[in-house]
Amino acid sequence: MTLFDLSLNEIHNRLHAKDLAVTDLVAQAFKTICEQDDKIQAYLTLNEEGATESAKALDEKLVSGEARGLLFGLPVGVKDNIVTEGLRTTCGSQFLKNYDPIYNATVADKLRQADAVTIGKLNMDEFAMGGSNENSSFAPVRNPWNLDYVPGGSSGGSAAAVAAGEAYFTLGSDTGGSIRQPASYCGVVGLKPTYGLVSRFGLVAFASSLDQIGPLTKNVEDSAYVLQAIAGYDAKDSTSAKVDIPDYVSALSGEIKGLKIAVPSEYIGEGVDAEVKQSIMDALAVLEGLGAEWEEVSLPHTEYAVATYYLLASSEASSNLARFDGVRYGVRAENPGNLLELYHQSRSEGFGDEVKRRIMLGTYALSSGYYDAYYLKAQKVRTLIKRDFDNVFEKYDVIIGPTAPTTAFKLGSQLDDPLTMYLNDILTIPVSLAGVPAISVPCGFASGLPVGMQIIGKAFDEQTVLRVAHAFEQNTNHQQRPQL
Ligand SMILES: NC(=O)C[C@H](N)C(=O)O
Repeated sequence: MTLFDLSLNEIHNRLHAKDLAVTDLVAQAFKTICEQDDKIQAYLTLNEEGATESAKALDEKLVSGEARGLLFGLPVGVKDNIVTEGLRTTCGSQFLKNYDPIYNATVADKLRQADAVTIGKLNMDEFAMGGSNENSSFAPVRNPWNLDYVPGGSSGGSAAAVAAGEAYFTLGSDTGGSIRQPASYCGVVGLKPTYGLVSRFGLVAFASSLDQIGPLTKNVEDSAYVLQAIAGYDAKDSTSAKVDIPDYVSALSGEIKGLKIAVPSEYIGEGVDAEVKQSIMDALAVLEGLGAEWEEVSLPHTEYAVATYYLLASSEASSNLARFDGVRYGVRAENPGNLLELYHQSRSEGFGDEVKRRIMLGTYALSSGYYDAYYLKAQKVRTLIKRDFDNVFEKYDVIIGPTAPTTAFKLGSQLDDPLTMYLNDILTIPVSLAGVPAISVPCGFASGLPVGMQIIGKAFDEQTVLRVAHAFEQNTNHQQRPQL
């Protein structure tokens, strides 16, 4: 039992009663990191000095009785593609191994305004490209449930840190499943908000029409609190939505009577592990017991989602990553003969294999002669996939299925097979293409590894998604922590 096993309200009550100090919480985080992180490798950079200073300032605030932010005193780890002023931000890439940003991402500012304490930056697949964290150019993250297994990716460090008690909560980013899939593999809660709900100003862009920032937490209530703190319009992000932000925490009523759930046959059919499917069926029975109704439906274009995603996301990546040329950011090649050689050598040395693979795929899909056949076609298929969701949401409140077809796999087992790796995201990618919100909540174990249930909602209806996830969590006991 550590301080991080307490709920947010328990922590706040104890802080208020002066029974606990923010410095204790921060010390707890660094103690656990120091004891365990050489095994897990979730952190790339620690902010021990800065966090201790912030903790002291917050403790003074506690004494003076000043107003406290929503996430007061909570130690947070931030995925390393979210820029943090003066705190190294590498994107898991050698290219940015010496990049110290001169500004904060909007979410980093929002965390500070909410009085959370940033304790460090979290390991990830290079530029968020990967589903196992083995594409980090620093070190692979390991799954706290079994160190021989991957934690998922690309926010593997963010998920593993929460599971291992190395942060109270973390932020990740999700382009095609990067919050939900690692949350599922590590047995924590991961929320991908609706596209446009959370500002992406200061998130290093991978695929701009898909990227979203969201929380990874131990439970659904914390997820609602963090979303409350980070959601909202931001003039600095042109894709930021001007919508009213509801009260996510008070949406957690426990009441789901009459809720209409759709279960896509494609999400429980061929390719889905039998034990994973069984966990989802058991979870549906729990929801039914709470008064919800479920029916099988079809999302007929699911089979095209992975191909569509890899054309669109890679095309966007090839354009977004053009800025890494050895001149403006990061590492510069030594002794190039001329400017072209400088670009060529810096990019050859700076990027890892997966990033290069995507840049080549994207550049090819955008090149003249192939643009219509690949990029434009993929855009059209994306619309069809989105329409699948629109149709189902005319009749149903949420869509439920597994987050991933299997539990975590062994380190190294899929490294030589990018296509198999890509297919791990087959159930999260369609949701990203449709731009709608989804959460992964722990719903059981298969061969000793956590299984995640994905609850998908209508655009900007995070309240319902959180309400269903919370009702499920309150009536089950899957929220467990690994023994390390
Ligand atoms: N970035 C993501 O959301 C994960 C996905 N596996 C990808 O490699 O693109």
